[in-house]
Amino acid sequence: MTAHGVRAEQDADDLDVEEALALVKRPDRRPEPDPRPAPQQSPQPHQSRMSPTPQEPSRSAHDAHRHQATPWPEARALAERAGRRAGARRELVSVTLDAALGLTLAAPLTALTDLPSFDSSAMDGWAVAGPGPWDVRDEGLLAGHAEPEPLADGEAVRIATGARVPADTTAVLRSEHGRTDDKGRLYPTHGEVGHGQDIRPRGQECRSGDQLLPVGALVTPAVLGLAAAAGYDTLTAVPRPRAELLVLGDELLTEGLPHDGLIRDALGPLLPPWLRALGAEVTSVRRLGDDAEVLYQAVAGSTADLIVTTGGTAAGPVDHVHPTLRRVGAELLVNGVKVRPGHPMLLARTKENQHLVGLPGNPLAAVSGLLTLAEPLLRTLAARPAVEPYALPLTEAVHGHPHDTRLVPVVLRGDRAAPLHYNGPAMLRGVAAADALAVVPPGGTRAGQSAEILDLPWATSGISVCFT
Ligand SMILES: Nc1nc2c(c(=O)[nH]1)N[C@H]1C(S)=C(S)[C@@H](COP(=O)(O)OP(=O)(O)OC[C@H]3O[C@@H](n4cnc5c(N)ncnc54)[C@H](O)[C@@H]3O)O[C@H]1N2
Ligand code: MOO
Repeated sequence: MTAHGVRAEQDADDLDVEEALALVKRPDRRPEPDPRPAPQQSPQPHQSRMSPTPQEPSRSAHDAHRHQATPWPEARALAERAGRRAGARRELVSVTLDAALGLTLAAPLTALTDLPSFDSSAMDGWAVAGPGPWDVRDEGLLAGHAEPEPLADGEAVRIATGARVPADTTAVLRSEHGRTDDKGRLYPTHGEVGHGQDIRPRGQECRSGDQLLPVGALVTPAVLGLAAAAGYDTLTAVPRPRAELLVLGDELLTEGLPHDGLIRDALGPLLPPWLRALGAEVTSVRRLGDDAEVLYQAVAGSTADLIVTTGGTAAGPVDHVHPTLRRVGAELLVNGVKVRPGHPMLLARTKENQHLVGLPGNPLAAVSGLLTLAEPLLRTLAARPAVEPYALPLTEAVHGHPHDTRLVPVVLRGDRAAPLHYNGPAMLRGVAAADALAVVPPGGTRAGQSAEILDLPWATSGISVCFT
């Protein structure tokens, strides 16, 4: 928890630009953004083993924090690198098909059989041998039955799609392309049938041993179908990183209306499904209040691959995340990011193969931290491929922060992105209506100018297919 009033004289650049901009309904009335290119910021040394001695928050601590803050693109790269490093040491798992959706293949998908595994009919009709007319057998052939008797030349048998064709079949005649007379003789009605027509030959799609998909392929519903068809019951995959969510703050209610200075916890409902959409298995969600000892016990005792905390990242009297990291001897990889909202976000290595992402308590700031630090970390831990970056022109100008990148909720309209209002750090109204976040560099983006777009996981495909 933090006291905003204290901030007034601290740093003019840090004044609530976000809060103010979020409420501006008509950005075109404001002065044009500075069109100068973003200043290139040289990388700072970010990694530091934290001192086990807690330090009192102070003005100079705040200044030092600003100084250490990592540029936004670099913060993402650091999180990606941390995930790749830890990911290389993770144990692979063998999972049943029904548990494999959304995982990444850790072994190539190699066909365990020919596909199709026998010559089969592609149509309902008759299997025929030689040129017509044909004598039709009494018994027909259905899918799923054992190998039928071979056909003699001039013989036909009724056959269903998917049934094995008898040996010596030369073609399948579709039911709409033939007719039988009253003596049971079959005649083609659309000319002679070509040799091999409407027979699916064994091995047409693949031979046993063919590689169907490489290591690293994402297990989609189609991959599950292919794996089953190719004879698999289990897949060797990279397991989902296990994430534990620790929600901090004594002021949080889990039901009912806000009252007496208490507010509803917005991040408890928001983060677990979003973490799942980013590839994590959420093993627990715990509300810990503002108790330093409880937080220490939770962090020190966690066996998750990723601990996500919300709130308590700043330097207020009950902001316990930094002191806790010092106490567990964590290595701070990112200590603040030059991004608005969300600049107090942090990434630490708490154990050899465990990381902690500290999300700021302001809800949109937490979303910013999720996409800046948790997304690249989880993606690389899960060995998922990065999405190709893309940019779209903005329908209107977006003011930039003087030094930091801004992440602004947008809706996608054709080939343009329209910035949404209500994008202040404490607001979710903008992002709840958004398809994506636009990356606005320091100095801002003019109307018509392109900005990098970060899609929200459900924007293109719907929440039901983000593997939640
Ligand atoms: N002296 C300074 N104070 C603050 C600074 C700063 O630079 N110097 N930065 C501000 C910014 S920006 C942010 S963001 C916050 C980050 O603070 P914390 O991570 O310590 O978060 P809290 O203080 O615990 O909470 C901030 C705000 O968010 C509300 N909150 C917290 N958790 C939830 C939740 N689960 N659901 C909904 N809302 C939540 C909380 O009540 C506060 O209003 O620090 C600023 N201060
Ligand atoms: O401006 Mo804070 O980082 O609320 O996000």
